[in-house]
Amino acid sequence: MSIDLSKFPDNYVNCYKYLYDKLPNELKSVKMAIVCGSGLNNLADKIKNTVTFDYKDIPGFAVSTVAGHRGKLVFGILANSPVVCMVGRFHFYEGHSAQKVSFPIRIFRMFGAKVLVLTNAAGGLNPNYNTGDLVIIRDHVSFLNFTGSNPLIGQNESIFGERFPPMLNVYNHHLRYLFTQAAAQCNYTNLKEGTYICLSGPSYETPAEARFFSTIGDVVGMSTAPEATVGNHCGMQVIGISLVTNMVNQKPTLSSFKSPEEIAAQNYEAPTISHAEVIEVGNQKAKILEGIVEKFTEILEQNNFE
Ligand SMILES: O=P(O)(O)O[C@H]1O[C@H](CO)[C@@H](O)[C@H]1O
Ligand SMILES: Nc1nc2[nH]cnc2c(=O)[nH]1
Repeated sequence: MSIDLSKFPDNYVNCYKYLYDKLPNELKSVKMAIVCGSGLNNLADKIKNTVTFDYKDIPGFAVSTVAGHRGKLVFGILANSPVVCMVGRFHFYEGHSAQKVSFPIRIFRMFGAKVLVLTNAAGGLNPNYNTGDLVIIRDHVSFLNFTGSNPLIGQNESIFGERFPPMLNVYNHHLRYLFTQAAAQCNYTNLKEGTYICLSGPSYETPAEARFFSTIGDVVGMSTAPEATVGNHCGMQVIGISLVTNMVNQKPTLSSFKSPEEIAAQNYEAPTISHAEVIEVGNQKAKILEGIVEKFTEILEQNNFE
C-alpha cells in the first residue's frame, strides 16, 4: 500500500481498503477521477478493463436516488491511463450533507488521483448559449457554500488539506486550455466557458431568480461546487464541464393587470422544465462529451500532466 493509512480517519480507511483489496494491481492507483452528471452515464463506456462497484456496497458511500444516475463506481483504463469514474453522483437535495456528497472525492485522492473531471447537466442563463452546448467552468458561485453547507465545515482533516483553503484557482487553467485542444481535435465547435451557479435544489429557479442569477453566472445547477471545493482542498487539479440541457426561462411571470383573455390573445405559452428533458439531452450529447474526455485524457498523458 503506497499511503500510510494510520494518518487517515477511520471512515476513509474503511472505504479505501474495501475498494483497494478488490482491485488488480494496475488499478490500485489512478491518475484521474471523473464524475458523470445527469444523463451522462455513458461517459464511462470508453473505459476498458473495468472493475465495477455498486455504491450500496461501498462503506461510506451514499446511494444514488436520482433518475439518470446509475450508482456505480468504475475503475479502469481510459486512453492508457488508470482512472476511476463515478457513474452517478450524490446531491445535497437528496438529503445528504455536503460532506457526504463529496466523500468520494477524498477517496479518489487517496487512490492517487490528481486530476478531477466534474461533469454536470445545467440550465443555460447566458443568452449566447444554446441547448446542447458544452461549457468549461471557469469559476463558480456556490449558494451551498454561502448558506452554511460548505463541505469543509467541521473538524479540518489536515491530512487532506489546510483549514482555510484559498479558492482563487479552483478550476485549473492549464487543464481548461487542454480541454479546448481536445474539443478542437474532436471537431467540436460549440465550446463555451462560464461561471457555474450551484444551488441546493431540488426546485428549479423562478424567473426572477433566473434573472438574478444571470447577472452573476452563465449556467445553473445543483451539484459540482461541493466536489470542486473538496477537490481543491485536497490539492487536486479540477476541471468542470457543464452540458446545457435547457435554457432557463427568465421571462417575467404573467402581469396581474392583464386578463386571462388578453394573455390568451397573445398566444401565450407557459414555460416548462423537467428532469426528463434534462436526462434526454444528456443522453443525446453524452457521446460527444465521452469522445472529448477520452481525447483530453490522451492529451494529458502526452503532456505528462501531473
Ligand atoms: O448536476 P447533475 O448531477 O448533472 O444534475 C443536474 O440535473 C438535475 C436537475 O434536472 C440536478 O441534479 C442538477 O444538478
Ligand atoms: N437549477 C437547475 N439545475 C439544472 N440542471 C439541469 N438544468 C437545470 C436548470 O435549469 N436549473
